[in-house]
Amino acid sequence: MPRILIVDDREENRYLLQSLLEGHGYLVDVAAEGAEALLTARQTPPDLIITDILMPVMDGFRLCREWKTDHTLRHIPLAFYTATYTDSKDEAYALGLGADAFITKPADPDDLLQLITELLRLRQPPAVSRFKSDEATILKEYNAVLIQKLEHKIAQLEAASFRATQNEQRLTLALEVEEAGIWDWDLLSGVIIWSDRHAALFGMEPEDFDGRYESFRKRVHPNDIDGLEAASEIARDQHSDYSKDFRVIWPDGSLHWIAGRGRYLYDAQGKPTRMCGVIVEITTLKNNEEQMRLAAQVFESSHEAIIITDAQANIITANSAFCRSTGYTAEEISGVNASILRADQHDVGYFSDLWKDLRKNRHWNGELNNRRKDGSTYPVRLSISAVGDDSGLTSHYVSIITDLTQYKEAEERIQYMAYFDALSTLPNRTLLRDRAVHALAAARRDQTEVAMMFLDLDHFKTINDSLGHSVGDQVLQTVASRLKYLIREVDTVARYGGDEFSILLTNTDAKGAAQLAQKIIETLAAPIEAGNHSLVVGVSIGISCYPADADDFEALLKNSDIALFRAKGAGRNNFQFFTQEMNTNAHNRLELEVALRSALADNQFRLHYQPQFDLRSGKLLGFEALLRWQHPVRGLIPPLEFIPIAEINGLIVPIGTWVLNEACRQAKEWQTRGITHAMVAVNLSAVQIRQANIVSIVKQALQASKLEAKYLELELTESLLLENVGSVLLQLHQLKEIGVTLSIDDFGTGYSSLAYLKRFPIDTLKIDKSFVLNLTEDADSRAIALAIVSMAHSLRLKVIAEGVEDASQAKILAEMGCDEAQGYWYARPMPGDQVAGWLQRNPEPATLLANRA
Ligand SMILES: Nc1nc2c(ncn2[C@@H]2O[C@@H]3COP(=O)(O)O[C@H]4[C@@H](O)[C@H](n5cnc6c(=O)[nH]c(N)nc65)O[C@@H]4COP(=O)(O)O[C@H]3[C@H]2O)c(=O)[nH]1
Repeated sequence: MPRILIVDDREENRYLLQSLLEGHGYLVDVAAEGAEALLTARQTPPDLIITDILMPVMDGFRLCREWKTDHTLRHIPLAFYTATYTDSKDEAYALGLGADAFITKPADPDDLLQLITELLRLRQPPAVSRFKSDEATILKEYNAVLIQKLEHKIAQLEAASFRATQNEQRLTLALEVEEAGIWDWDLLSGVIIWSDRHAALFGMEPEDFDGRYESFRKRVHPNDIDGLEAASEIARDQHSDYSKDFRVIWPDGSLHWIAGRGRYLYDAQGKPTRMCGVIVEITTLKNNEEQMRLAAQVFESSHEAIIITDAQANIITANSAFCRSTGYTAEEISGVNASILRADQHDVGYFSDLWKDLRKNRHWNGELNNRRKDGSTYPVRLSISAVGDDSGLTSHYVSIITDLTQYKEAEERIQYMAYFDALSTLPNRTLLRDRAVHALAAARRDQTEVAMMFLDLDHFKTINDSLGHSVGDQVLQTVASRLKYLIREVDTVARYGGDEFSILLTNTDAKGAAQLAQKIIETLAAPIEAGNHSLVVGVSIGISCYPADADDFEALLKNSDIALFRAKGAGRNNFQFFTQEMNTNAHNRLELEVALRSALADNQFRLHYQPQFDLRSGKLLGFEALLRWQHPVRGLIPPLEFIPIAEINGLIVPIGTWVLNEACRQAKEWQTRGITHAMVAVNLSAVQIRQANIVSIVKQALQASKLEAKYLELELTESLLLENVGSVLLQLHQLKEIGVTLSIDDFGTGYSSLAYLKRFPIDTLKIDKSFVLNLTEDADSRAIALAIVSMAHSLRLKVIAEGVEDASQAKILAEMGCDEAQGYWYARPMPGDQVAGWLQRNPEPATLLANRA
């Protein structure tokens, strides 16, 4: 097989040609330059030599010359195969040196092979060397050609070097513009080199980086290192570039986002030997991305409807809240002009003002009506903001649309609640006041009259407490609708609170008011069906009139309230007109109430004591403590004038406690002065039993005075027993356990039945003085007194009569079997410090009794 010697200084050229020839069955030797080729050929002569021109040590021309002058080689064909700056002179020169062929790269492989076949046929040495004999000429030409070729080569290298420099400058510029940092990692030595910028992007001075991967790794955020290394591994295995964003922790602790790009470089065996890449800081970009993401999230998840339009108000995008409140889908509304939302309830001027404002202030805020997709309209608060582009021109508008439907409804509801009572749907006191003020102004102008009624349902509290609030509410609703039915359009019936109603009657005189009041009483008398109950409610009505009784609303209402108080006092289920006398009374009451508040602290209360006697023996049994108020201006005020007031405002509790303590103290003092065995009786108000812990108050009074409980008697009103049986019963038993005596005061005025009384731990019944008063003349009183005495005795209770004013009353009571008595006939109530003197003057009360009888 022919042997061919290939001479080329570039390995890849040798390799390519060698592969081609060997592939076609040739034996191939290679040499990197002429001298080596000569050596190889002299050892193993080839059948053909193919050589490049420019090579180090010995170039192709010199080789050709040597070859063609060597008698052992010159018969072997020599071909030049070159691409280097060939021109016609090269070829001529080569052929002049004796070369057999001059082939220009790149040659078509088939043509090349064909030529090689032909050259091999030339193997017979020619008889005469074609070599030019003129050595000097040859050398001159050789030099000229070589110099030309070198100049060519130098020019080419300079151009390449210039391009490389340009490329490097461009790259540097690009990196600087990008503010990129460069790194280069020699995987064999493990050393990493950073550019100064790279160190800066890691918040470090260049000299602070020791070139170790671990030092780099330490700076990467722990959550990002795995991702970065995984991306790098994939790039290494796939021979691809990688890019990864990661966070770097600066020495000051701050976090910086970095975008990293890297590439592996491999050796001939495909082993990665080097890595290099660039990094740029992208913190701002990431923050912007985050803000964009947040803004998008806010936009989408906002409860407020938001649309973004272009400068011409064409909708670009709308969020879900907008779609929900208008019924449009985001696709439907995109590109549509925002004017589609107008409800046409505002004139053109409104919108031109809006745009004028918006252009001037870049913002507009206001309320208007919008139209939904289905045509319905709804109130909104619209807030439009103009968004400017870089040149300052408005590029977009952002509108936030708050649906005010619920606010408006709530507002109306609040408005309604401010003027109407929710339960009865009647006007409330605020609206009543408004209307009354108007009605009075009109009456003043027209010289007409106005009447004001104040109504209170009788015993409504009992219905509420015993049958429950829902029944109570139904009763109030029925009463409200009956009242509404009775009045004229021009009048106002209002629920004033609880079971109180007011009626404002315009252009109505006292007669008209009385007629209506009577009608109200009759109408409300019809049973009211509530729950499973059929209830009859009475009503008390107070009436006052303009201009006769009052001039303004407040006075009119106050006077009707005073009249109502009188109506209630007059047995309920009736109506009363306001009178000046009522006003005076009410006034006095008010004054008393104010004075009462400071009376206790000012030590204005006194106790007077009325003796009580055994009717049979005439023996003194004890004293009833009776409260007096020593008013600094009005003098002594009797209890019936102020106790009801104290009961209403709750002052009876501290006052009653004072009475208990004072009475016990006084009784103990008498005992120490020798008035032994005398009891003291103290009146207890129902309010004291209801509101106060009466048991411990009594205990404390006894403890403080050291009075034995058996010397204390507590007088309770009969009506108390009818109240709240359970809790009263419990307290009475507890009082009994202490050892005090219990009596029922004013017996006969209430409705206690015998059976009822049996349930209470009572010791004594006190016959009310109203029966005693008429005992002599009135047979009925006598019968009642007798009944009480026998009933009490049958229950093993003692009986005491109060208000005994003369001997005949005492005699009748004694004959009836009444046990004890007290009254003016025996003694008037007296201050505690006078008791001793009174006893001295009357050493033998029994005698006294006998004497007077
Ligand atoms: N016409 C007439 N009256 C006589 C006669 N003997 C006594 N009285 C008066 O009759 C009242 C008897 O007291 P009461 O029925 O418990 O009626 C008492 C009692 O219910 C109440 N009260 C008096 N002191 C207190 C008290 O400390 N606490 C409470 N809660 N109520 C008291 O005030 C009511 C009136 O007390 P007073 O004005 O002191 O009136 C006393 C007494 O002065 C008489 O022969 N003829």
